[in-house]
Amino acid sequence: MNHEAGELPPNAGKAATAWAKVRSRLRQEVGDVEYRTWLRQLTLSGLEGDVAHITLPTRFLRDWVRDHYGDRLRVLCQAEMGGVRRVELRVAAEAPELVQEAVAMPASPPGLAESLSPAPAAPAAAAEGGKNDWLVPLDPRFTFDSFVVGKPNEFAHACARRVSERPAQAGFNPLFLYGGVGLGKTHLMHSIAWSLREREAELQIAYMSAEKFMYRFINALRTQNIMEFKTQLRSVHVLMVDDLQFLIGKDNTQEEFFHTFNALIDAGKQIIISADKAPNDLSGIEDRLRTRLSGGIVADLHATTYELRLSILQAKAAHAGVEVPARVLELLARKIASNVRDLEGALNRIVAHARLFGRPITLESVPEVLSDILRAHDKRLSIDDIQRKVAEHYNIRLTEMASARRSRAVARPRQVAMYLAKQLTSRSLPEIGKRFGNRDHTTVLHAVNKITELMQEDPTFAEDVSLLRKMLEM
Ligand SMILES: Nc1ncnc2c1ncn2[C@@H]1O[C@H](COP(=O)(O)OP(=O)(O)OP(=O)(O)O)[C@@H](O)[C@H]1O
Repeated sequence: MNHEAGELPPNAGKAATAWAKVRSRLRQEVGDVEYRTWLRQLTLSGLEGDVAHITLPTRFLRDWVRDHYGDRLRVLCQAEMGGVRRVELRVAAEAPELVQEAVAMPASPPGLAESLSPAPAAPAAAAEGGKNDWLVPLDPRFTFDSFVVGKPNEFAHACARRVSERPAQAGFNPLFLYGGVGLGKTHLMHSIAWSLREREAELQIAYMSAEKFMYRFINALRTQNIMEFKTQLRSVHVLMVDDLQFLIGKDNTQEEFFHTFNALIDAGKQIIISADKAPNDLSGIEDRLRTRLSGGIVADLHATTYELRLSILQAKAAHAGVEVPARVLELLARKIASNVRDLEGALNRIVAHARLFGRPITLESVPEVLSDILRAHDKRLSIDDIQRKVAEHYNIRLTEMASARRSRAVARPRQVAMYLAKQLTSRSLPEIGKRFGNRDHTTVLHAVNKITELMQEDPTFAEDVSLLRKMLEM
């Protein structure tokens, strides 16, 4: 026989019976919940030689079934449908030439397989896990598209991408993301969820904070609905629990979480966890749970660098459609180094302020608008900072600050730096002189007087120096 895959001949009763047996054995092996979730939409669509063609409604489901049930499916088809040696999984809408992903079968004696008919049509709806209306809704802003990748987060990002493309793969389950406050853990988790959902709308994804997990658990105990709680949770395909450190010291909740965790991993579901520390550093979490948490992949979100902060600001400003001068973004990236949430907050405030008062965003307006934020991030100004900023401003080398060269192009900026060092630090004249190539304190004094005088005479110069001072003070 030689049918087009997907077309079945009319006399297909025998094969239909064999296929029904395959399905029934699969159901027995994996259990009802898992079967309903992943396997009931399998349809035998045709036979070609020794190949059974099995159709699934989406590419996502096809990949999942291939990765998690491919071997079992092959063995069962071989056992129940003599003559079938390979199974090919295809997506319903794909053309036959797109059939890929053959699941290789060991040779078996040739025999039957003249004709097959489709199994009874599977219901269109996928999982019947129940409506998980108690789950936290996903934040539409947190997608892979809006996540800016840089050195500090590239590994975590790559792991998250990988899990979103091939969930529940060995080595990547669980995915444990950790890092300090506001560095993008939640953003990455939501991105995975959006991405999975985009490819498989029916997927049951549970995202919740560890606190919510505990709250639900305690509530279920109180109202004697613990079985429902367990069933509901274990029916999901992907479980994401944010801020796991919340379970520290909560022994009963940890116990329940441990069992849920094991049940889901054993059933081939993906688990994604976030916490503020690596599993091994989570003291107050039971050893056996900690071991399981480290059993997949552990990825760290490091503190941001200046470059990453600047890229994030540029992306956010562009997304908001506002014109923010580069110098303002640079200033924020330099000053607000703690975390991305604060950085975003500062940018939002500047933008809101400008819109509210219909004024353009300028370097001068920033200190006023952000005075409280900047004060909180303030650090003591050093002579190094001043030299670097002044050298950058006048476009000279930093080494010129300590060099013996006297040409105006370098001597004037050096004097400005000395002047600012005197104004903005508590260093004495000799101390300042020492940091400018071991110059005498009278040289520093001369510089201070000279700059003061020039500022009185030349308003443009005065403005320039004031601006530098403002930037340093921010
Ligand atoms: N790389 C990034 N690109 C774009 N936005 C980011 C990035 N990292 C963090 N953010 C943004 O910073 C804010 C804080 O991130 P998020 O809530 O994911 O942090 P978190 O690590 O989960 O913090 P917490 O420990 O407080 O739960 C969010 O608005 C998020 O969109």
